[in-house]
Amino acid sequence: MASLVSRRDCITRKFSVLFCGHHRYGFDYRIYQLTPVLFHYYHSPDPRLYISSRLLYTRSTKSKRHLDENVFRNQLLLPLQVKGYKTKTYFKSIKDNLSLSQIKRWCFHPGTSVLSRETLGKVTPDNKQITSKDMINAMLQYIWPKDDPLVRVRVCTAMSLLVGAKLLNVSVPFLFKYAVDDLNSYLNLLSMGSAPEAIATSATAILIGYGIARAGAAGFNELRNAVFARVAQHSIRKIARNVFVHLHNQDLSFHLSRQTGALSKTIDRGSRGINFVLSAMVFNVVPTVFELALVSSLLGLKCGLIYSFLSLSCVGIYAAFTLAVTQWRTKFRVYMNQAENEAGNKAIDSLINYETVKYFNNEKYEAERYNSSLLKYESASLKTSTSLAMLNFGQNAIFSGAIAIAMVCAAKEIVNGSLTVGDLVMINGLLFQLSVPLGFLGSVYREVRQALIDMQTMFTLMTRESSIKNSPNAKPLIISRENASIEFRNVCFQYIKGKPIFDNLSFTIVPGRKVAIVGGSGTGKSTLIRLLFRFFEPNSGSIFIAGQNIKDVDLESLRRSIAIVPQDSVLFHDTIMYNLHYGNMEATEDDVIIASKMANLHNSVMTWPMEYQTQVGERGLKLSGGEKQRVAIARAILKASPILVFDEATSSLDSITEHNILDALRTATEDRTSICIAHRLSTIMDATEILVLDKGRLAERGTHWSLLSDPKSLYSKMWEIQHASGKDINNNKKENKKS
Ligand SMILES: N[C@@H](CCC(=O)N[C@@H](CS)C(=O)NCC(=O)O)C(=O)O
Repeated sequence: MASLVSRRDCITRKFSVLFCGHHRYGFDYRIYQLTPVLFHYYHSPDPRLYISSRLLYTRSTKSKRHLDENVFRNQLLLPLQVKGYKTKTYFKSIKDNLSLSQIKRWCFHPGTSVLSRETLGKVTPDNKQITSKDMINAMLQYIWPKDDPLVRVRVCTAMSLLVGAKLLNVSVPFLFKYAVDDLNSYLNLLSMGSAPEAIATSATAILIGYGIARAGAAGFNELRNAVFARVAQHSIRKIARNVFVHLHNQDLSFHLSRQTGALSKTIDRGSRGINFVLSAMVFNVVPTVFELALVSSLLGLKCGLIYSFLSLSCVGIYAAFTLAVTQWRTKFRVYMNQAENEAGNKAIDSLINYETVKYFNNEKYEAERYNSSLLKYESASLKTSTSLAMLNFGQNAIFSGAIAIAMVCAAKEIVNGSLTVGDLVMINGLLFQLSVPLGFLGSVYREVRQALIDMQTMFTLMTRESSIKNSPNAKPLIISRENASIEFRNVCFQYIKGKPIFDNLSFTIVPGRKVAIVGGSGTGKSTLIRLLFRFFEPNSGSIFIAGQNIKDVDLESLRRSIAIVPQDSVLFHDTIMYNLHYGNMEATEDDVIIASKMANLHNSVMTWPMEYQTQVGERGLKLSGGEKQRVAIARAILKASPILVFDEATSSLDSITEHNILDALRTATEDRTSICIAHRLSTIMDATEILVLDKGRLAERGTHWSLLSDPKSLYSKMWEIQHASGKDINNNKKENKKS
């Protein structure tokens, strides 16, 4: 699901947003002109949150009840499901041709947050959609794992404890009934003159039993929580781990089109959603349904069918009322959260811009702006509280009404002699107890719905198949330094249709040779490496390593056979030792230090406060570009793969360091097949062969001197330019990276 709208688009173009969905009177559309700010968030798997808050920046330009097809002509729709509402949201930009039926179909294609133009074309009813059933099945696999009997035993124990707790809970009003009946008959007998002491003793014993049953029910409940917590946490860990592994197995294009933060939010929210749904089911919904079944059957058996009917219909009306009111009032909570975010953002923005505010004497204006958000928050918060009060009162009134009716019926039957006072107390107790867990039905409903949406996003992500994966009969790459040849055979490749990067590119690198690849920006030097690592697949043609087509070999073994010093070395937020060790986790610390010395890094590290235990900061921020590059070189040395790739490995180094490192590289590349992508031609003069790329093809090849001997060659021109200006051919590094 690669996104078509680039980040640049996001900040330079205006988009329209189309809201559509079922409304009470049919299908409704609203079109808003959206400021590009929204699109900063657009890669988020759960953009609904942002829409709601960012819509504050939108301006409604049109509101139509009937869809005017022309409005959508040449538009790209990016469908989004609106959180907490029946409606779904669709973004569009000006590109595709859409028919009304297509739009309608996408409108009802839930679960996908962002669709590219390509995928939009493929959205058909056959597309795999994650339904609630799929999610429940997936969850069941985790809480009832076939290969883990211990987890299954825990689930059974938790269920038995649940049943035990509910039986004890229901026995409490029964015991109370017997105690009341005993005491009643004791008083009756006493009023007649003689009351046997045994009755009073029995009532006392029953009341002690009452206390024990209450405590027992609570104890069983807590025990069930403790037993089940392990199952829930175990499942959450396994799911989060699986999603993480799945994300790592996705192809590069997926990761390039996604915000990493949004992905981690997906895991976080999805696994928290699972926790919530599991807890709600095990601790609230299932026990309450079980209790309802128990209470209504017991009431029917003991007191008459009217009481089971009353309890069932009371809970039915209660549930319907709660769900309807909760659905209605959820929007106030959404507004409240939006206003809170908005107020928070404004406050932060204003305080960050403290100096600017003072320069322009805009304190009052800032206070007003902040106050306007606070006012919105105040109003939404009031609505939330008043609607909560209404919900609570309504729920209470329904149960109180049902209890009162039940007791009036019981009173009549007491008068008739068919029920006892104890029965009345029991009916009251049973119904009252039932109302306690139902007191959170609305919140549980709202949270479960949200959790299901979060889980859907996560499980949808789980169904995405990587376009790069092992072929069914993939074999490990058989490679040694002696046979580590590389061959590109008629390779054609393009990222965007009509913009070829390679057009029938063919070349062979003999084992043990150091080959340099040069060319202007956009000639695909870095793409070549991506193809070699199989991050992308050629559109046609093949790549062979050690005579084996990389498409047919195991990906892991392929990537293990190549060590790379990338253009941008990103480090982990850990110590320098950890970062160096990352090149080969099996290497010893001594090996790491040797590699660090070879990469000319050791002396710098020894001057740092904690030497090899010094933290490098987030993404290696505390290190200079040159130091990061040396870390990458040391890692590559440590990996000791038969093939070495240097993607402008010395680009961030000053000339003295570069000189030192070139020596190290020479040692590292000795007898190894190595590819050096270079923009400073002086660094690759010693290469056994230099390949010059131009217009997607291999334009020239030869040694430094043979290429220079032809003054008309591209290489000669590049050399001249560099040496005339003293600069690199690709002095615009940024441009180069884009290639
Ligand atoms: N009785 C109501 C409210 C239950 C309640 O108090 N929920 C807690 C959360 S567990 C709350 O803070 N609710 C605030 C709200 O719903 O606005 C229901 O069934 O939802």
